[in-house]
Amino acid sequence: MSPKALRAQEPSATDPAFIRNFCIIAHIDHGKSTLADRMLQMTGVVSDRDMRAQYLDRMDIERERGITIKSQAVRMPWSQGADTFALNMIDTPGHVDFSYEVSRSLAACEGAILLVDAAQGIEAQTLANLYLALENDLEIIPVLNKIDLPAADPDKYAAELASLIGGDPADVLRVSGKTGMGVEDLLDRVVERIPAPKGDANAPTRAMIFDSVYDSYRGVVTYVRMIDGSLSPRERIQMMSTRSTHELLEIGVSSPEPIPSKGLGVGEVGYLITGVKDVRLSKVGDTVTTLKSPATDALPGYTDPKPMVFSGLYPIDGGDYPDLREALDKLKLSDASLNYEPETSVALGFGFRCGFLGLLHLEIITERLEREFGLDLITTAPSVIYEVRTEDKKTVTVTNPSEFPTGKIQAVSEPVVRAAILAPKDYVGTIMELCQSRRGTLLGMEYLGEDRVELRYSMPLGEIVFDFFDHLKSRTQGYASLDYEPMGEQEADLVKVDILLQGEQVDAFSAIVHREKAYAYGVLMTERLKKLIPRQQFEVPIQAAIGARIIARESIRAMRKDVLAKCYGGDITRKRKLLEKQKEGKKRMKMVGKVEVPQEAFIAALSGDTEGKEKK
Ligand SMILES: Nc1nc2c(ncn2[C@@H]2O[C@H](COP(=O)(O)OP(=O)(O)OP(=O)(O)O)[C@@H](O)[C@H]2O)c(=O)[nH]1
Repeated sequence: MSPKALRAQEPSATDPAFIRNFCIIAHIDHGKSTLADRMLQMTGVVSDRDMRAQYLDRMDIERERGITIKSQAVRMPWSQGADTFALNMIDTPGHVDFSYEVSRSLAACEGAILLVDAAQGIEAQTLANLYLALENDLEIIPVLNKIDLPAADPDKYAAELASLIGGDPADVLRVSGKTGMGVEDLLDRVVERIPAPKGDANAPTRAMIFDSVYDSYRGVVTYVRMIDGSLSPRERIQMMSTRSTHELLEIGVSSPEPIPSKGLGVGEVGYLITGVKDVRLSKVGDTVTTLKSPATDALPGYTDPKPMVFSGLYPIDGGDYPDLREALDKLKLSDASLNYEPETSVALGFGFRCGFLGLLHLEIITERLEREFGLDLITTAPSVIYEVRTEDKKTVTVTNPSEFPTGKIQAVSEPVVRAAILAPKDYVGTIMELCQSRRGTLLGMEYLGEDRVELRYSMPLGEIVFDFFDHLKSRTQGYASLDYEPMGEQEADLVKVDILLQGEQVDAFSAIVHREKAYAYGVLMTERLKKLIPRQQFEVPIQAAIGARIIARESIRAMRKDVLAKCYGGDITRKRKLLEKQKEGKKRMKMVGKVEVPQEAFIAALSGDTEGKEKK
């Protein structure tokens, strides 16, 4: 433990002059969580014995995948001379899907550590997060991490960082979250550079909710940043947007385990427990005030995160449907950004249409459902939100291809994003080719330093959600990084392609695609299904169609012999075994009209890649 930390004690009352609120912003994997771990250790809030990697990442999935999903706040004491400061660090996720969590955390801080891997340099999310921090008027401390790596090139990247934010490359701190080198200097710099919070201690209380987490023992734990006034235990509080009132059962600070306190004053970051069981009653972005002297104006809130990607979730075993509903209800308690409503599919039975912030969010939710709730699921191809205007002047919002109107269509609009891709300059050609094949329009291109290029594209979100990131990574040997933000809608020539088995539409395979790609999608799906569906007693045509027009066709030839034909003679046990085996197989069959389709065929057909290359 550092000698400085030994001197450190809990700050007495909480004079805002001795508080520093900051966050660490970085591209994914640049070492934010590791640096946070070192800070916890060096300030003595976590003893060496209790230390475990990525202390703040509490979810199993977070730890296994090494990513941070939910932001966490932690208070650390740090001494300078005779003064002890309370440093409130708010950990933020680095992935694009969770950028709304980043903006929430930023609004609770006065400064940010901009952390860049000294062997990688600036990446797409470094820029995206830096812009968010600058929009919030935060003081930026530029830092290069992982300087212990042999491949680190701190001189080069210090110059890159300094030219990005202005300033002297010599001012860029160099640290290693792994060895702890430079971390004490960094904590000193946080105290020196980041402004103390400002607020009015005598004004009516206003605290901003920046996170709300469901805890199965304590109910909802709400994280707040105090702006004006104060809060104390047993006080009655009011949530300004819903006007709902609650009693404060406990308030305190996380250090990083919860420590109850007698009060929270101006500039402090802490938690509240009121006994409510639903995070929706403690809405992120809402303002907390007291009933005794309520504030009149709420603090500016955050915009609610909107789901961008939709997918159907179906239990493989239809009997698990009630369990799936219960599991989603439980997840919703801790993840207000998850949306779902029941839907049925001819092919897949009963399930839910779910809205997610992005593909990673989708993956995490399905993985949690499978792991924490033991469910086996099929997810349908992800879709975005389309607005379809019909000739009779109606507008239909479509999140599922099956909702696509059948009559005459006047126009279809789709969401568009501004995508920023950063990569070494040698890959520019292959990236441009990929973006063009995904209907991207180049908005601009800029060199950052000698060999890194930032390409900016406007691109339909629907083209990104499929497998764009996988392709980008494989074309650039993993060197490219991607960030995107919504930039509105555009009209496009989009059509719904249906897949029919013996004339019956299989809803799970319908897709909304650009007219130019409709034929390729039709051919791909019909060929794939031909391989996956076993022969039946009769010939089965597989067709792809736009409305009534067939655009691709394959057929599965009829089975010639029956299964028992080879069991001629009297061996009854063999015959029975064969029939039983067949019966067993039938259980996992779904009927589409008269055609028996094995469950696995649906899963395999849905998990393939749109460009014809199967996923590993
Ligand atoms: N050599 C070296 N490796 C480091 C250092 N800091 C982090 N790493 C490694 O880099 C990887 C990513 O580190 P994390 O701390 O999980 O990265 P992160 O930025 O928190 O990632 P997200 O939470 O997903 O945004 C891990 O394998 C760490 O062990 C460092 O200073 N030196």
